[in-house]
Amino acid sequence: MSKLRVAVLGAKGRIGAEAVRAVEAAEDMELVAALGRGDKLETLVDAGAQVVVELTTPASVMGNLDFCVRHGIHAVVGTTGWTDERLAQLNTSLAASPETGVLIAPNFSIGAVLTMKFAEVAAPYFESVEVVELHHPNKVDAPSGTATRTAQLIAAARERAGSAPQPDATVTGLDGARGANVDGVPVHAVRLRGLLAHQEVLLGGEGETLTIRHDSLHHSSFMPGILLGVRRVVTTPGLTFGLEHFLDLG
Ligand SMILES: NC(=O)c1ccc[n+]([C@@H]2O[C@H](COP(=O)([O-])OP(=O)(O)OC[C@H]3O[C@@H](n4cnc5c(N)ncnc54)[C@H](O)[C@@H]3O)[C@@H](O)[C@H]2O)c1
Ligand SMILES: O=C(O)C1=N[C@H](C(=O)O)CCC1
Repeated sequence: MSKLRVAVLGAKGRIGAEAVRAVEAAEDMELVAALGRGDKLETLVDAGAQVVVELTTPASVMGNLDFCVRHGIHAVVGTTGWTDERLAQLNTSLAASPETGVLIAPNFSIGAVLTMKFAEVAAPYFESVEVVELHHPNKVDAPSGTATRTAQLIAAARERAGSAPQPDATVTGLDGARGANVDGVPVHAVRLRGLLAHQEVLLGGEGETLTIRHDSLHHSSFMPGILLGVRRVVTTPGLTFGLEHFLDLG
């Protein structure tokens, strides 16, 4: 069977460099390009890339995906910074290239995907839910894409269940002390040397709390998810948001 022809964008970055090694080590894949900032995107076409793994920056990702979709190259995207407007723009590009697939995963690690699922299930059963994400201090965006998605899933689950608004008597204090408000869920971002990527979902009810915590200790934690995404995206046209859809978690 022929190997999947894969390229990595952001190949010199923290996760991109790990992805280059993972693709090289995968028996069913061939690394055909490893591009960094300033390299020509036409190289992807010349190299015959079937799938691009996009691990750059929120400022670069839209331009890169526009190129890939216009050239019918599937994409597996880990880069953060997704808004409804950006997703709508990407869907418009995909409508003109209906056989192309794009997977955007806020987090490729199985533990983080399960954290999001568990939080979504638990959220309606507790009065209070807050998200704390903790990352290395070189991260450019806050809150993390994972925390934003987690809060959105929690908020949607609570809305579906008809949950009451969360109790919070705060009327005075410093700006930012209660975190960012994502669909009514407070999200707190810690940046600390020594950390990589961590998240806690804190749930509280009468006389009890539940804490769901996940820790990515090395960038290798994201690689099985990226490789799964590469294998699945070639037969999944259109936009898929979240690795859970390729894990059959719903
Ligand atoms: N989804 C996940 O599981 C996951 C996991 C880790 C990181 N991330 C995300 O991936 C992104 C990268 O994270 P990082 O820690 O590796 O950052 P990084 O700064 O170490 O790497 C980004 C790399 O992209 C390069 N780059 C920028 N613009 C480019 C362009 N137009 N073309 C090619 N390369 C370009 C930069 O020069 C840099 O080398 C961030 O958005 C981060 O949040 C996602
Ligand atoms: O290191 C990062 O940057 C990470 N970004 C993603 C996010 O913002 O959720 C995933 C975890 C690591």
